[in-house]
Amino acid sequence: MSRPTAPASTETEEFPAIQPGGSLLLAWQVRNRRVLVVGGGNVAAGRILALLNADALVTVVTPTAGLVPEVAHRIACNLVTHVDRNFLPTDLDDPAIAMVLTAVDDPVASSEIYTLCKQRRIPVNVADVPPECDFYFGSIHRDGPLQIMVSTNGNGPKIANIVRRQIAEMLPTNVGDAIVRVGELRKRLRKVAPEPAQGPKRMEWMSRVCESWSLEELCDMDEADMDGLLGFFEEGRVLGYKELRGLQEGEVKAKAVEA
Ligand SMILES: C[C@@]1(CC(=O)O)c2cc3[nH]c(cc4nc(cc5[nH]c(cc(n2)[C@H]1CCC(=O)O)[C@@](C)(CC(=O)O)[C@@H]5CCC(=O)O)C(CC(=O)O)=C4CCC(=O)O)c(CCC(=O)O)c3CC(=O)O
Ligand SMILES: NC(=O)C1=CN([C@@H]2O[C@H](COP(=O)(O)OP(=O)(O)OC[C@H]3O[C@@H](n4cnc5c(N)ncnc54)[C@H](O)[C@@H]3O)[C@@H](O)[C@H]2O)C=CC1
Repeated sequence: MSRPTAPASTETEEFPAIQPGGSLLLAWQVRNRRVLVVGGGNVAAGRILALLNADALVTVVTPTAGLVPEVAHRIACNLVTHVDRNFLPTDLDDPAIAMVLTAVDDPVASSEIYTLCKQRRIPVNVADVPPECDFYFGSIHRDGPLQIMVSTNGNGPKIANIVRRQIAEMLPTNVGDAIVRVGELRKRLRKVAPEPAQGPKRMEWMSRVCESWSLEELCDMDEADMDGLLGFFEEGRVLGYKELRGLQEGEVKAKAVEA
């Protein structure tokens, strides 16, 4: 690998400035993967909700006596597997475990679990000990496929909660629905233009659809609209909502005249 020749501190206006000291925000795919949660209090309840929203397979290790009603409810609904006792090192023996989240009120147990996870190279979050976290949770707003996470990188979790709620209030109410429709259009576009070589054209066309249709129009986009729009992909055209609907009305009228 070649090394940069300019000093790292060199700033130019040409490229984005580097702001060290952040964390890498990702959308981790845990669908159908086994995640171990240790603890059954309110923090564990929040972790379990986040995991179930991400379609993970969840095992909770904690004595029944320590369950808050929300966690007891998840167990009663068979949404999570419950191991009714305190954590044991053998709980980590299952090679399918993709991640461990601890939320216990026992710092000694927390640190022990952290060390065992590190030995096994399992990514771990220890709710009460930030230095023993491979990753932090954030404050999350969810609207269908839209997910917004606010992180203060360990500095002020309550502020993350406040900022998240402010952002949620500013969002259009239909943005989640609009994204569902866009997802459907992208799927159909892939069928119309499946070749890798068409990638740049697909991306440029899709970006133009998103920019030229309003959220309301996107929410309203039905299957006939999608097929209509895709009919112009080949020639690289993006019809606006009104243009497309006008065309469809014209076709209906033309057919009526023919008949
Ligand atoms: C580092 C991190 C590790 C991690 O948990 O992944 C962590 C650590 C700690 N939190 C503590 C306390 C509180 N945490 C909350 C709330 C949330 N905490 C969350 C995340 C994170 N908390 C990670 C950093 C995220 C970031 O910086 O952005 C949120 C965003 C997500 C979630 O947990 O799901 C969720 C809001 C979710 C929502 O509302 O949407 C509240 C407020 C409340 O409960 O209402 C309080 C009390 C008020 C306060 O202290 O601010 C303490 C004890 C401190 C002590 O003993 O004094 C520690 C340990 C420490 O800091 O040493
Ligand atoms: N990261 C965050 O967002 C926050 C973290 N915290 C911290 O997270 C931790 C958990 O908080 P809460 O859920 O409110 O605590 P809690 O006291 O309500 O629940 C603790 C749970 O851990 C279980 N437990 C204790 N030792 C165990 C062991 N060895 N094995 C299995 N289960 C065990 C108990 O049975 C109980 O279910 C606390 O240390 C708290 O300081 C608190 C607030 C927010």
